[in-house]
This record gives sequence, C-alpha cells and structure tokens, in this order.
Amino acid sequence: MSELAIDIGTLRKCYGRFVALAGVSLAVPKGEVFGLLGPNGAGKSTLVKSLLTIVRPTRCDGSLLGQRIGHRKTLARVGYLPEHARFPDYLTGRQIISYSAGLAKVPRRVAKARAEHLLEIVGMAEWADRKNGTYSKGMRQRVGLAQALVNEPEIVFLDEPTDGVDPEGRVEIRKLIERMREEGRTVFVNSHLLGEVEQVADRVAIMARGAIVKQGTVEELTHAENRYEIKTLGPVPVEARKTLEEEGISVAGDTIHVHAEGAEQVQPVIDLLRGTGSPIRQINEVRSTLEDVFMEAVNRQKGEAV
Ligand SMILES: Nc1ncnc2c1ncn2[C@@H]1O[C@H](COP(=O)(O)OP(=O)(O)OP(=O)(O)O)[C@@H](O)[C@H]1O
Repeated sequence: MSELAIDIGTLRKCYGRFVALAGVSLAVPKGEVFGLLGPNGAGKSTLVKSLLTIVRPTRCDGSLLGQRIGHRKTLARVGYLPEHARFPDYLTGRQIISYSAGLAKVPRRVAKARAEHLLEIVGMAEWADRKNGTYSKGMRQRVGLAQALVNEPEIVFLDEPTDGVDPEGRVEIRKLIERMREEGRTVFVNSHLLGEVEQVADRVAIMARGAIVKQGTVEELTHAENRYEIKTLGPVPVEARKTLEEEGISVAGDTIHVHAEGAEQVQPVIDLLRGTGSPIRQINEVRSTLEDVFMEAVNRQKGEAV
C-alpha cells in the first residue's frame, strides 16, 4: 500500500455526553484527493478539527504525515480552510494572505512573491487590494483557499470549500484542487456536494452520525450493477421485443434492460437487433452513482440507529 498521509485506528470525540465521533478509523494515501461526505451534523468538521487538534479528541490512535496527532511541527506542514472562514473586513485580500504567511512563519523575502502567485491562481489578483468587507462570499472563499496554501502544505484540509461559490467558481476550485494533486499535495475535502466530490476525489468516505459507513475509491463505491441499457433509434420492433421478453429481458419503448455478468452476454441482444435492422443508438453499462451509494448508506445507518 502507498504511504499514508492520515492513518487513524480509532478516533472518538465527545462533546460532554454527546458522541460526535464514535470511533472512526480512516486511511488516506499521500498525494490523493480524499472526499469526506456526509449529511449536516454527521461529524465531518469535528473529524478535521480533531486531526488538527483544534478540538481535543477524546481518544485518538493514529498519525498525520507519519507523526502522532497533535505533533506541533507537523501542523506546520498542514494547510486548513475552516468551514465559514471569516477574516477581518478591514484587511485586503493581499493583507490576509501576508498575515497568514506571517503566522505560518514564511520568510518575508518569499512571502510577497508567494502571495502574488496565490492571488493569481485563485483568480483574485484583480481584487487583491480591495477590502475583504467588499468581497462576495465566493471571493472570500478564494482568499481562504489562498491562505490555506501559504505555507506550501503537504496536506490541505478544505472544509466545504465551494460553500456559497457560484457554478463558475466551483469549476475553478475543482481545477485548483486538481492542481494541488499534480503538485503532489494530499487534499482532504469535506463536502455534502456529492457531484463535486465525485468529479474530483480519488477516494471517498461516507459519514453518518459520527461513524464512517463506507469508504473506498469512487470506482469501488459506484460499482457496476451488472446491468446494461441498450437504446434503439425508434421503438424496438415487435418481433424483436417478443423474442427478448420470452428470454426474460424487459423492453420499454426504445430501451432494453439486460442483466448480464459481462459485456459478452449482451452480444446476442445486439445480434438480434441487427437482424431486425433496428439501429442501436446507445449502449450503457449501468452503474450506481455516488448519490445512490450515499443515500443507501445514510438511510441504512438511520435505520440501525432507530
Ligand atoms: N462545540 C460543540 N459542542 C457541542 N456539540 C458540537 C460542537 N461542535 C459540533 N457539535 C455537534 O457535533 C455534531 C457534528 O457536528 P459537525 O460540525 O462535526 O458536523 P458536520 O458533518 O461538519 O456538519 P455540517 O455539514 O452541517 O457542517 C453535530 O451534532 C453538532 O451539533
């Protein structure tokens, strides 16, 4: 297995008597984009805050970048965009980044050029000298992303990075995440936006009520259902339809649903359609979407909790 950026055996966090994380275990390989999904209140932010010791975990066996959780020097190798990050309204975008660079002990001689570069890549160069108070929510989020990268972190935690950002801005943030991966950084993204995570993450975990209920690569989770959908140009001819239905294959208008272990089992259906001169418009392997997997996992967890 590749080296792990995060390797947690057990992580438990209680706020008083309330159990926010009920013994989570998690493995995130270095250099990957990891998406943590879950409904509101699932415990996603608490998990990140516990790893960064912003809140004190009740119990935590594990490591971050090869060091125990809470190791101070390791935290200097980490970037973080908190959920609902707010910076002072009287500072400009450039000043926020310079201030963050100071906190992260970035040497002055490199801080200026780095701030310039970060403002450029998050698309804020044009507004760098306007005050934060005049920024839209999406602009604030971009500055937040830039400050999370100011120490050139090996791993960056982004808690709901596209919150309040318009569709165009979301695409840009996705590209930025891809760029971070190309630069060799590990990116940990908390989100409830399934489609977005599906597009960018190598690996995902689904969380519900303080527990991880599924984790794996997007490919593993959205497994093929052994179902194929064949669409013809116009309705399936009556003769072909009769033959297919006799074989137990269902037909609805121009769509044929075939249950098959592999693509080769679909060939006889294609041959049959060719024989009737019925042109095929589309053949799709039916896969579950991340949304299907998410809904099923979260609902099962709800059912078990009742
Ligand atoms: N400081 C706190 N004190 C008490 N309870 C808390 C505290 N912080 C969070 N919680 C509770 O812990 C649970 C998990 O919250 P958390 O913010 O981690 O969820 P989340 O998955 O990030 O949700 P969201 O998507 O809404 O941000 C919630 O029930 C929340 O009310």
